[in-house]
Amino acid sequence: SWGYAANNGPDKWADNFPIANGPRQSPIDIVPGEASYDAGLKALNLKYDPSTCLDILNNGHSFQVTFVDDNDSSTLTDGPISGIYRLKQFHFHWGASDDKGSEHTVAGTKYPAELHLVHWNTKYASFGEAASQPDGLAVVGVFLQIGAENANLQKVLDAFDVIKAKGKQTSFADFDPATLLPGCLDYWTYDGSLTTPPLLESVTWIVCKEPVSVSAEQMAKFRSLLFSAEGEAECCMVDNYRPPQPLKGRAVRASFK
Ligand SMILES: NS(=O)(=O)c1ccc(NC(=O)NCCO)cc1
Ligand SMILES: [Zn+2]
Repeated sequence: SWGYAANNGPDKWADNFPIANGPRQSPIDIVPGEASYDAGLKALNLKYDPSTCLDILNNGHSFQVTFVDDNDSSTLTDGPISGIYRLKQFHFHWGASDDKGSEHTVAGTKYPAELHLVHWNTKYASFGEAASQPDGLAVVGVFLQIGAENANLQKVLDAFDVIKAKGKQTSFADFDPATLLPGCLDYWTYDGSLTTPPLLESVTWIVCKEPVSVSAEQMAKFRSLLFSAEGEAECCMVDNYRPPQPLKGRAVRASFK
């Protein structure tokens, strides 16, 4: 199945997922000078309840922290969206070295990693139903840049030893994903897609302008995870990012001047 290697990576995804060449694919290169400030954009309203945090999983493409989403305890409202979107999971994308790893880029600049907080529109019955709708999902993207150790992120990295291989999962409780957000929630927004197969064009992207810090040692911890399952030849989980896709006439709006 799909992956990030030469034989099954982003350049091959269109073979099984023709939407890979669609009109609203993600990620994109964000060019700040070409984004238009929209005074009508509201501030992001993120309200997360740590008690909805459920588990942490190595799914063979990334690791994800999954949340209970059968109520409105952890939600995204306002910003560029209307209605209530529930937090489903967060995960990351990163590189084999600090000079690459993010999916979105800013005027060509790649960050070493990118956090995605995945939310679904409660006007639909479930994540799966929402994921097939043009206004079904909202993903908040946060860039990571090399700097001071991130103590909040470390809580997530401390769980890695038990989820090293593909398919491993363990309970993960009382984590507040808001602690991973930057102080300033200025953002760019545009209509896009999932950045992994099935590449569904159902995502309102909300990319924060301000990065958060991660230490070089913490990046090494990300790179200690495996794409491979136990008993398979070990393959380090690195470079699990899709490169920027054609903008195809889309507008990128900025919530800030
Ligand atoms: N990288 S991304 O565009 O944020 C993304 C988010 C969710 C998915 N898929 C997903 O969440 N499937 C349901 C299992 O959690 C795939 C890609
Ligand atoms: Zn992602």
